[in-house]
Amino acid sequence: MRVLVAGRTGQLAVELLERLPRDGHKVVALEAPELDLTDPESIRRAVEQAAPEAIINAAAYTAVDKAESQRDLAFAVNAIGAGMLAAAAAARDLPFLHVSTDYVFSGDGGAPYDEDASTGPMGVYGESKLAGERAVLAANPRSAIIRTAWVCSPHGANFVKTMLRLGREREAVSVVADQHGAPTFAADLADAMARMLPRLAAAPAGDPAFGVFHLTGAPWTTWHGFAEAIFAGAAARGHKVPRLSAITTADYPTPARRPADGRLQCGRITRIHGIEAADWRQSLSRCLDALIGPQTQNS
Ligand SMILES: NC(=O)C1=CN([C@@H]2O[C@H](COP(=O)(O)OP(=O)(O)OC[C@H]3O[C@@H](n4cnc5c(N)ncnc54)[C@H](OP(=O)(O)O)[C@@H]3O)[C@@H](O)[C@H]2O)C=CC1
Ligand SMILES: Cc1cn([C@H]2C[C@H](O)[C@@H](COP(=O)(O)OP(=O)(O)O[C@H]3O[C@@H](C)C(=O)[C@@H](O)[C@H]3O)O2)c(=O)[nH]c1=O
Ligand SMILES: [Mg+2]
Repeated sequence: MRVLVAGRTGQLAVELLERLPRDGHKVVALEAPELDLTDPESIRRAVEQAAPEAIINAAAYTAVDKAESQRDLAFAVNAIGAGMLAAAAAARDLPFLHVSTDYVFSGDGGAPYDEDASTGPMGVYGESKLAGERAVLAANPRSAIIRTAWVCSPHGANFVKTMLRLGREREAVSVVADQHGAPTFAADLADAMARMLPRLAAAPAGDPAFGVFHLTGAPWTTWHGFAEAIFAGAAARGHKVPRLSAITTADYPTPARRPADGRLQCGRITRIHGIEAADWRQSLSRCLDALIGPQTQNS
């Protein structure tokens, strides 16, 4: 299938470019200026020239703290831009695969969120992504939206790379242990999308293949638990690692508030698309192999 991917150098886009062709798909991946989500004319032109059979939106404004002071830009990309791209897909009756976030939730629920749980974002990024979900669903009835979380990969900016950098620079690192969720590796997310595409391409509007799905890695942890696993993996690959301490959100003030419990229940994507959450510890190991090299000791 010929797939247009919005985004080219982001974490997810890079993995889609690498993985979709393995399933026989042809990928055209474009980002600004060729495909700028804030420029309707560039969207029109990119879709016309690529003439795809499906469109995936892997482009987004993802700077959570900066979004607090760049509300207009966050909404232009994540809400209005996503909606315009979904509409361009709808105009050609193409399926649209979009990505959203655990940050659409407040994190106050006290239990993992299922796909129908009430949203209530704590910050501008989450608000803009929630507005994007609504814009996409309104613009194109053949849309599937995957809410995921804590995305990491060997490319781009992410928590794994931040921890490895801090580990090199400092003797000690402190990470919040009271925010719960689950890491998701971009490669696993790209594989899930590859698996969904044929069904989405064949399904008519109204089919259960469309709608909102949750997909993160498993098992659930905290940012501190994730940092522990990252440093254990780095140590097993012969790297010097810092002392890691557990702190609370109150000890680590940030411009944006983040959900205390953003765990996502991932049942629907298993029931409808046969996709199971991947074990993020194995994906982390592959990511560290790519970033550092293979393991030299048992961890
Ligand atoms: N990263 C995470 O932890 C999580 C991400 N998500 C969602 O997953 C999806 C993929 O995220 P991820 O790959 O990590 O994101 P990245 O930040 O790695 O990549 C986003 C890409 O979008 C591009 N982009 C930004 N603005 C525009 C624009 N106006 N037009 C076209 N392209 C633009 C960026 O380009 P440039 O670098 O030039 O700005 C970048 O290449 C997004 O929808 C995100 O919201 C969900 C949960 C967690
Ligand atoms: C760097 C660092 C962060 N933290 C905390 C801050 C925050 O609560 C948590 C994660 O920090 P980050 O800023 O790396 O992560 P953040 O940018 O909040 O990551 C989010 O990105 C967006 C795009 C999403 O959609 C979310 O799912 C999520 O992945 O760890 C520490 O406690 N110590 C540290 O040294
Ligand atoms: Mg960040």
